[in-house]
Amino acid sequence: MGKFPLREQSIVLIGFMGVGKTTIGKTVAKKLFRDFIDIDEKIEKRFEMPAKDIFRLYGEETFRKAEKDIISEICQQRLKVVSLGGGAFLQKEIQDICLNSSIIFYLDLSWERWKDRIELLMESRPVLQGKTMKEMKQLYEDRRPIYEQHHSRIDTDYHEIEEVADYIVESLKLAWDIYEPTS
Ligand SMILES: Nc1ncnc2c1ncn2[C@@H]1O[C@H](COP(=O)(O)OP(=O)(O)O)[C@@H](O)[C@H]1O
Ligand SMILES: O=C(O)C1=C[C@@H](OP(=O)(O)O)[C@@H](O)[C@H](O)C1
Ligand SMILES: [Mg+2]
Repeated sequence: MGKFPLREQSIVLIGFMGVGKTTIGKTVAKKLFRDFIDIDEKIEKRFEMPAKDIFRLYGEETFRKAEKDIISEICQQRLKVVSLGGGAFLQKEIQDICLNSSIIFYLDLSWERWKDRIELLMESRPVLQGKTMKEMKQLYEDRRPIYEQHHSRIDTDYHEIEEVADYIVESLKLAWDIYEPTS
């Protein structure tokens, strides 16, 4: 896959479920006047049902296969802002595709702050359903290493959506000016 110039490379947001990838991605896209793509939304459209029904009716493996196919397709495009699902980076192939084509921001959130969001997530996140708090903490810990492959990590604790989005846009502009000055 040939790389686009830095200014044209898509922005990919990764991180544990509920950290704000979808919400912040949408805001970043608006600020950069780019198209926003949420991979979960694409998968749900393809199956015409929410993720939890895809998991229930077809199983996680089918969901993961669709996730890989869609990400492979999207990562060939430039000038997008893309939010992945929190489990996408479990697949090494997805990590490689994204790292080789796009600028990856890892949105991090401490376990203490993440706990405050559980209520918002329980209903729609199939991998959390039926889990005890201890099991969710284990999942949070187990998943942390998969996000280590990134270009920039952002600690989102105590930062509002707008603030995180502004930080991403500002750091991108700095990187563009350093590595690809226009004059
Ligand atoms: N920085 C933040 N501060 C407070 N609430 C947030 C923040 N980021 C996201 N949220 C809220 O957390 C929930 C999950 O956000 P979402 O964007 O769906 O996360 P993800 O896509 O990473 O799973 C939403 O209700 C969203 O409004
Ligand atoms: O972490 C995961 O395994 C998942 C995270 C979800 O996306 P968000 O990270 O946007 O919640 C969604 O892809 C699916 O429910 C599985
Ligand atoms: Mg999301």
